[in-house]
Amino acid sequence: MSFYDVPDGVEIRGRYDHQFAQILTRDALQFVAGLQREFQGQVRFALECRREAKKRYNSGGSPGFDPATRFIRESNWKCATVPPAVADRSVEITGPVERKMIINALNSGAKVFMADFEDALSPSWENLMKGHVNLRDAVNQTITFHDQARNRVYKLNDTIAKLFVRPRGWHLPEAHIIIDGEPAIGCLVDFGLYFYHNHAMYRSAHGAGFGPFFYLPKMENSREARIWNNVFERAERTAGIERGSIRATVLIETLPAVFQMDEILYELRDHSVGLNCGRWDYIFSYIKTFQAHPDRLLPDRVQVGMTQHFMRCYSDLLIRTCHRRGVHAMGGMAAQIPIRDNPAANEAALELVRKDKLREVRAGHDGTWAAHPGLIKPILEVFTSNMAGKANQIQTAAREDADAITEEDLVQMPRGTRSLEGLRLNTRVGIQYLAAWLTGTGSVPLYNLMEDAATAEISRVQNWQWIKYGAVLNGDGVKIRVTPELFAKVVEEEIERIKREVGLEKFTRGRYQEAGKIFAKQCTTPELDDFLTLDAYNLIVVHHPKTSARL
Ligand SMILES: CC(=O)SCCNC(=O)CCNC(=O)[C@H](O)C(C)(C)COP(=O)(O)OP(=O)(O)OC[C@H]1O[C@@H](n2cnc3c(N)ncnc32)[C@H](O)[C@@H]1OP(=O)(O)O
Ligand SMILES: O=CC(=O)O
Ligand SMILES: [Mg+2]
Repeated sequence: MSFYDVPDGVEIRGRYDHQFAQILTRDALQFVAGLQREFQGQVRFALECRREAKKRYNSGGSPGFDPATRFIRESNWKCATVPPAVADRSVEITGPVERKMIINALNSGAKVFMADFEDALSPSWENLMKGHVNLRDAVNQTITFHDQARNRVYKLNDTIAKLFVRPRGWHLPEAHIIIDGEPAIGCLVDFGLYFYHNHAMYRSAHGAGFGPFFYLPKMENSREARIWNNVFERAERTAGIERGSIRATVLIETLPAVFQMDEILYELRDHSVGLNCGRWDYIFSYIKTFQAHPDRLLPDRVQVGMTQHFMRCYSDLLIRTCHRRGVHAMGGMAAQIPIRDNPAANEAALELVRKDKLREVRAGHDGTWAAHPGLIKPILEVFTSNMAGKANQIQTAAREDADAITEEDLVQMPRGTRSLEGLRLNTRVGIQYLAAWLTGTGSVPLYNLMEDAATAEISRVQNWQWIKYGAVLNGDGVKIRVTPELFAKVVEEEIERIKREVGLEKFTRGRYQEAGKIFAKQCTTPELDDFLTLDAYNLIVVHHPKTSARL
């Protein structure tokens, strides 16, 4: 039996694999342990501050601009100049760190590929470690994949997208790596292992002296961005590379963070390449932030789109903030994906995507996200034909008008109706997503839409909110009040429907029943869980105690 060669204080409880051992080297683990030792106090404090903020919102408060940081919002400062390698980010494809998808994404014609350890990945040991092997091979441009069933070999084209990596959020532990007796901080493992193995090759072969590049998810306050900035500076010092080499785009995808955009950019001003509208987590966060406000029961999930006042203001203010500070204002993800077997439905889906992207580019966004290679060409067309031949709109779309956006605009309730079909769809999608996540898949096509952890979270918290406050469903013509009994019946019926749709064999093989139980529990628990994936994480942890001994 083989063992990982670990430094003092580090224990690996995940399966041994000789390929994983090339990632989990003593030096790389020492680097990760160093990050954890230096920053765990700051991370704990930041998470404690989140809990304090939650108490304020749960006692009737609402997030708003911080008077103490007015000077940051009002003074004139700029972020560091955008590295030339990533000036054009008109279309970015995203996807999990899965081998074939990485090759397809890098070859897709998109300007950037965001390789995801977060919303699109189920963070099992196997997925995470294979993901690091895949990323190392991608950066080294040696990555290949043999699809046995189709006898097709995948390899990189001569021109590929620029790689950004999205580590997990601050809240997620990595239970297979123990540092000084504590589970490692998930995002420091993702960042640390990727940075350690790839910074030199990335800067020389891809970033023209800059990089690696990152996306940073789910932050709620600029103090969390400050920790990332400190992490980057430590990494740069350790690697002996210039300060400001590492660059990151922060997702504004929590309601509190929309009031902190200047402050977040300020903390990361030497390491920033902009902000991104993470619209799905943002909707999830709106519901979560106002979980104790029964006057804020949202309409059906499908009605909470980017044209709702609070969403439009969020995106406009993000553009204004980024351009004032000299960095990219990235748009978000349209959920539609190509529909292979129905040309009319496919065209209708594409049209929705085009419309969404046209709205983004006209508003002043510098680029946007695509979930699927089949969407790159149409999205690229929309962006390039509306950006006057420029790589971005940083200098040309100031959006000073957005200075008039108020706190009230940013929290305004979305308009619409609630329906029994909305409750059913949330339930059907939530259960199927969770069943996929438990079996190792973090992004799935469901009813011709992309579903990932962020969209599943909306389903969960919306159901919770409706059940908790007995929401009246008024969208079907008749008024029905949501009760735990009605929801229990919906769960039962939707599980039967899923069984019919996926077929008995797949249903029996999958973890649908278990997912149904977890999802139902999460929707009816008296206190809302902060994250679905945090609660469910223990179910995908697989410890290998026999391989955890040190050399
Ligand atoms: C809220 C947020 O955080 S958004 C960001 C996180 N979410 C994501 O990144 C989702 C990314 N997208 C996906 O995972 C997938 O597109 C899905 C799950 C939505 C749909 O997947 P599928 O149904 O398997 O797609 P489909 O069968 O049409 O795939 C066709 C081909 O495109 C490839 N493909 C599909 N999506 C992607 C992608 N995002 N990146 C690279 N390749 C992709 C498939 O691998 C397949 O390749 P092949 O023909 O060589 O076998
Ligand atoms: O990460 C993106 C989102 O929409 O959530
Ligand atoms: Mg997200």
